[in-house]
Amino acid sequence: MNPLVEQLRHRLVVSCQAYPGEPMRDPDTMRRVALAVARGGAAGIRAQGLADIAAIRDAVDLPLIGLWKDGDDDVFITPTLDHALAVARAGAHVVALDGTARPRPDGRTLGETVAAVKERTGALVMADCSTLEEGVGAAAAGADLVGTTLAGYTAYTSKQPGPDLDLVARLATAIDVPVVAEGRIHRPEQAAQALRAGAWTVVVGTAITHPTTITGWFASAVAEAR
Ligand SMILES: CC(=O)N[C@H](C=O)[C@@H](O)[C@H](O)[C@H](O)COP(=O)(O)O
Repeated sequence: MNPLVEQLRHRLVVSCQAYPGEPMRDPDTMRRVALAVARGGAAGIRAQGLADIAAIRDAVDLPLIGLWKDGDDDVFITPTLDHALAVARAGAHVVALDGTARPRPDGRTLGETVAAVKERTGALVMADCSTLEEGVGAAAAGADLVGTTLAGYTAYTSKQPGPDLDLVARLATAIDVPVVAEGRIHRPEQAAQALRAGAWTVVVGTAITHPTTITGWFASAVAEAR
């Protein structure tokens, strides 16, 4: 087992992302958010965009999963090999990329992409998947980590309110590659359930680092109680 992957075993990774046009969309802000979650016990950081990745890599001494969201097409998480190489060069220890079997904008297969990232950069690869079949395919393609990130975000999967713990469990049984539970983990007990379902690592984003959404949860509850 790679030592960096070992470091993440049964630990919490916090995704520090702000979306286009939002007030916190700024690399220095994300750097500070990453420093803050490190103090709280995060064992790793997931970050989006080359500038955020570079700023966080310099400031935070934790394993860093990087991605680059680009485009409005189906495949938007680190969609091409060039994106993946740039993410690695910006300082990510692990490159997170689309792990589905959908056509990629550069025409490369997932296997070709994973092999090229590993050969050319030495970074590890996390495949963001939405189904069991995709996870099995990503493991066969050489991914070092397989995530449930895209469950509920592809045209052929349905979005549950909470995390897809069933997919976590089925993946953990089916593949030898560590499974990352990611997506709609909104409460601490759901993170614990994900580990009990067989996850190697749990990634939480919105519920820790997206104040607009968290505020919306509270504002709705207050509005309903009025
Ligand atoms: C589908 C997609 O684009 N997911 C993204 C992947 O990096 C992020 O927008 C999510 O915040 C991240 O996966 C963590 O999930 P959650 O924020 O639900 O804890």
